[in-house]
Amino acid sequence: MGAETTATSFAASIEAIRSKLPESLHHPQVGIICGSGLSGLVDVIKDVQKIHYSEIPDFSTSTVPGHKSELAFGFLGTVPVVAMLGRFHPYEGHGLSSVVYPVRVMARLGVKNMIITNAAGSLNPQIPVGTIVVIQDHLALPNLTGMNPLLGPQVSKDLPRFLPLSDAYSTTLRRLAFLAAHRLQLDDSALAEGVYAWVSGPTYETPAEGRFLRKAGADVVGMSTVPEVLAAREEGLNVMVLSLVTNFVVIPDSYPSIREEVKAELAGLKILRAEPEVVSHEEVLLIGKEKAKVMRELVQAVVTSIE
Ligand SMILES: O=P(O)(O)O[C@@H]1C[C@H](O)[C@@H](CO)O1
Ligand code: HPA
Repeated sequence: MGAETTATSFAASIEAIRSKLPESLHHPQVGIICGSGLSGLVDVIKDVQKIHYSEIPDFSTSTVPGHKSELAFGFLGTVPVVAMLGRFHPYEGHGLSSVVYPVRVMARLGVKNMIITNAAGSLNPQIPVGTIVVIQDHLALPNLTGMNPLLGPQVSKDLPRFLPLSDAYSTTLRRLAFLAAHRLQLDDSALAEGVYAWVSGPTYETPAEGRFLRKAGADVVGMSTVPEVLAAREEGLNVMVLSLVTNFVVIPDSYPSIREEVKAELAGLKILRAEPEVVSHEEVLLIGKEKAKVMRELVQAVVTSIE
């Protein structure tokens, strides 16, 4: 899918999808995007029908471990839903219009509310690993510097050219998340609020980059989600984002001075230095697996409480 997404491509994708589904699933109301390791949500979808992305014209396929290339249609309670069991990231080589194409298709299938999940690193010492962060705002350096999925010709003249983002994250849906956590009797610390920083990846942050993002006001950082939020808002959908904190971004107060270390060694002193922590995608997936149940229950509880 190139930059020139057209009405014809949407029609072909929608026809291919609907031709594989019973009529009861033709008009999902809620769209869900599952982040790294979070596709276990599919286990609670009733009457589930899966469609591989390769069966849908103009869909890409995901290449990242922890992401499947399937759409799952079915019901959460009585609400018809569609879930992406894996997403596309620009770092995989997907163009931004491909990354957001499924969001636009979901909107054209009838989706009104979009719940987007991701795995993210914490920049905030008050937000430990395992916390689910209800995102209240974002900081997207790529958007500010020319990597914005809404750049270029509009997919429809009916959509706004200049999209405001001051209300990007639905207060109604965010309230539902906290009410759902209360109903599920989750510990008060299980759910936090914060700002998501979008970076392109695939490299994790250097300590200086982590410090910069923290000072700029971000609480968590990740490599996805914001392009999807922008497209969903442009399409007029209500959006909620849940970030699962899978790791801490290492932001030391100071760096060990190798210069001083060498001097001390030359003076005959023995130096003990802890190796810096490093994050890995395996760790990200592990925490995703550990927290899959609570994420699943929360999403399900929010969806079934949307009026
Ligand atoms: O798709 P999400 O944002 O959940 O995946 C995160 C960001 C990178 O794709 C990957 C890094 O471990 O996990
Ligand atoms: N940085 C960026 N993306 C991530 C991280 C991180 O620390 N953890 C999971 N996704």
